[in-house]
Amino acid sequence: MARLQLHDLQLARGGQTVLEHLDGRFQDGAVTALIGANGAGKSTLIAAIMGMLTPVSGSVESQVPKERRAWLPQQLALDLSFPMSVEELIMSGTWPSHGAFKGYCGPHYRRGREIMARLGISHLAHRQLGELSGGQRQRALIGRTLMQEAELLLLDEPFANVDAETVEVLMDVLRDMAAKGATLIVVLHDMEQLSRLADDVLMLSGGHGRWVSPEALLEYNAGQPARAPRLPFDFPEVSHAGPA
Ligand SMILES: Nc1ncnc2c1ncn2[C@@H]1O[C@H](COP(=O)(O)OP(=O)(O)OP(=O)(O)O)[C@@H](O)[C@H]1O
Repeated sequence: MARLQLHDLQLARGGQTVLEHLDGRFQDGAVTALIGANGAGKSTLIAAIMGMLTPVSGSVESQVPKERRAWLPQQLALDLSFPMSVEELIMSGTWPSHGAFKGYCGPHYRRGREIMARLGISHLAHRQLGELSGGQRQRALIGRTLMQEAELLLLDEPFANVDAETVEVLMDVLRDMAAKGATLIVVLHDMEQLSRLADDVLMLSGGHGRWVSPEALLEYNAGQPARAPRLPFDFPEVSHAGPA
């Protein structure tokens, strides 16, 4: 059984219904791309999955404990001006399960160093977050979720405003997290990135959701600019990601 499922979910913002009759299961150990036009409801669905927005009706059923859920908002939504170094940010990934005031032990520091090495940011360990480039920040933020040992990771346009080399590093890390069993949901607009990352696609449009195959979507968009995909809502729905 999938650890994350949606049951006839209805979500509203400011008293207006944004999404309704949303069903489906997110496969464990897979990356689901969440796609849709501006205002389609992607952030609204993420907020509901993270437990920050109460459904009008229906439910989000999650077997993932709160301390293993992580959410990475769009970079522009983040205020990283507070005084904290890259290493401190990464170590704070232990807080949800270990507590914020218990300090860290040797294995924590070792793991933190391994994660920074994996992400190519060891040399930035003592740099303040406010002094990082977009790509460096994103590496550090993903590093925090690795430290947290996130089993459910939601990312809102993780490759926006990051350099090409960082995209490669992050793709690799995210695919590896999925291979180890984590459930990943990634808001994406770029079909080239989707083709490399996504196992499933949940497309939001007109207040509804539809599970479609990445292959069908990519085939339909062959020859289109990667960042301006056409998202027809009459694609045949795939069954494996449909309601359990
Ligand atoms: N706090 C709010 N109060 C009222 N309406 C809201 C609020 N937040 C979002 N909305 C509305 O809900 C709808 C869905 O917004 P949401 O942010 O989920 O879309 P999105 O798909 O994430 O868009 P984008 O791609 O632009 O980030 C939009 O019509 C938006 O204007």
